[in-house]
Amino acid sequence: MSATQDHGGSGASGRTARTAAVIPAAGRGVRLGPGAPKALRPLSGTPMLVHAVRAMAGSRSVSLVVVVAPPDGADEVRLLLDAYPLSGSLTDTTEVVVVPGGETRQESVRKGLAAVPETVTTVLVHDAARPLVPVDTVDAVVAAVRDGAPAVVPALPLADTVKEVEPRTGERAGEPEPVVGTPDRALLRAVQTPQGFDRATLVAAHEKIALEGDGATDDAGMVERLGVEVVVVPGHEEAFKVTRPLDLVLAEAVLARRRANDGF
Ligand SMILES: Nc1ccn([C@@H]2O[C@H](COP(=O)(O)OP(=O)(O)OP(=O)(O)O)[C@@H](O)[C@H]2O)c(=O)n1
Ligand SMILES: C[C@](O)(CO)[C@H](O)COP(=O)(O)O
Repeated sequence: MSATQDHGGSGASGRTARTAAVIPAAGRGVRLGPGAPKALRPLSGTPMLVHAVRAMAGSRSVSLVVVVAPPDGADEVRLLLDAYPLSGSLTDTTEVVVVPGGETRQESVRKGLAAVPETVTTVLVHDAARPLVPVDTVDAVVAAVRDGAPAVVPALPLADTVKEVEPRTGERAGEPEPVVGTPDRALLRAVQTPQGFDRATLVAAHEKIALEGDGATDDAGMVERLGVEVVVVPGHEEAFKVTRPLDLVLAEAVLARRRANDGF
């Protein structure tokens, strides 16, 4: 099922430019441990997905949010989103659409992208699992796309040294893995979301990768395979991905810090 929620205004028409955000939220969250699908789990009493939708709608540029729900969970997600205000603003006019997702993140994004009208020129793809991305990071990505970059990723330098290893498989699984290299850390970046794209570029990238039967762990990686340049803008430490149980502790701490700061 797909449905539209217009939060108190004239839909997408209230915003000047056509930017849409696709939020893949169809994952199970296996690495987080047993429980509800990750996007529906609460952070300070509010589902992670709602935080992520608010983060996108908080950008004045974003007029449409497409939420990609678990394949059989679109109705439940629609009801959930309807139960939470999008933001504190009565003038908010962001449109929120819910569509069912697929078996992989890539398939979920492709299905979300299919719900983005052709009038949209800039598309953000943002993990529901990165609920706390600040609006300034979202705006910086949108601005870089509008300035002419076909693909933009927010990213941070690495804090750890990275080793390339030879994985042990089969009968040798579990044995220590030999190190085969140490890439120059200064040349590496840890990539976050929202990733921003010229719409036609992102559509072409997903079509190519689906045709070739390949996989990619992020959307910018698909665009790279088209031979199109991807550029990096500064990411933010609060845009981390909630992946493992300790990340929930960090997310609650970030929200507590925001509440404390708001109190001043
Ligand atoms: N079939 C899938 C798989 C993932 N995602 C989404 O892609 C984002 C990033 O994925 P990840 O953090 O890996 O989430 P999960 O796949 O849920 O995590 P895990 O691998 O631990 O199960 C998440 O917002 C997740 O909901 C999706 O929409 N559809
Ligand atoms: C898109 C992403 O968040 C960029 O860092 C990441 O690649 C998603 O990976 P996951 O394994 O699906 O969480």
